[in-house]
Amino acid sequence: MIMNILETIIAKKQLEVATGKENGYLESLNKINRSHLSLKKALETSSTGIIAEFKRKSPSKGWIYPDADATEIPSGYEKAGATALSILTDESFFGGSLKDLQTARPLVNIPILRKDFIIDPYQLHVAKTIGADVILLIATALDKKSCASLAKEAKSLGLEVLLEIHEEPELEYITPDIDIVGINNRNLKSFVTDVETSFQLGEKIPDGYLKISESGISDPHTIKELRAAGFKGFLIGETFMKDDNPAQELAKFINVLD
Ligand SMILES: O=P(O)(O)OC[C@@H](O)[C@@H](O)c1c[nH]c2ccccc12
Repeated sequence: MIMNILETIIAKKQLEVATGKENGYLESLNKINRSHLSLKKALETSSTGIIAEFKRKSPSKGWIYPDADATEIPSGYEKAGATALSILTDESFFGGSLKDLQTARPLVNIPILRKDFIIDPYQLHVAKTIGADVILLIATALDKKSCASLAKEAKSLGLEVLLEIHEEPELEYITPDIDIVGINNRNLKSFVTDVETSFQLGEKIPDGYLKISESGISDPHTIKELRAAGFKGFLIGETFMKDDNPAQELAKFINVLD
């Protein structure tokens, strides 16, 4: 059987989770008690709504910024006006690490999304312990039942839940435990990216859910259109990370926005 990239990532993730459990990784982490920051509130009250992503590479683009520094870029993003951060913690396919999120945590005071492929409650406990405020659940990577139970468990740990959808049937994954619905403009199986996805699917999201648009946003003008269509958040990675100075790129982007 030929696997698509998403299936390959999930197969690897299952192994990683099993190894983590076996090695007692979670137990080895220092537990710090902190109150969580709310991405939902931040997006409701923020001026930019930009969730700036820290990402070294991706399956679709290859290496973007191999030696990106987690002590510099996330705090630079905050100073430049990011409403929140998305930090890739997947190593194999995105060149990230749990360490990157742990490093950034004490250096910023805005919500952090742990960007990874969550398939097991174990990962939620890890996310909380390393200092994430929000976790991502990807509808395409989960069945409805496990998505609902992961969302419930995340909420019980005090984490917020961002549900990512890409096509209409996935609207069924929206349950009251979902805090924010993200429309991924990128098809995770084919990598085709089209912002139209947000405009089309955005209309179908039930009232009362905060919605954000993810991937393939490179033009501040797109943000204006997305705002007009009711989007409150914009998840942007490559546009900033492909530059030597991602925070400066974000500052320039925001400048054009206002
Ligand atoms: O770099 P971009 O095109 O601005 O996209 C950011 C983000 O939306 C993308 O990294 C992403 C969206 N959903 C994901 C799921 C897993 C890993 C990564 C992603």
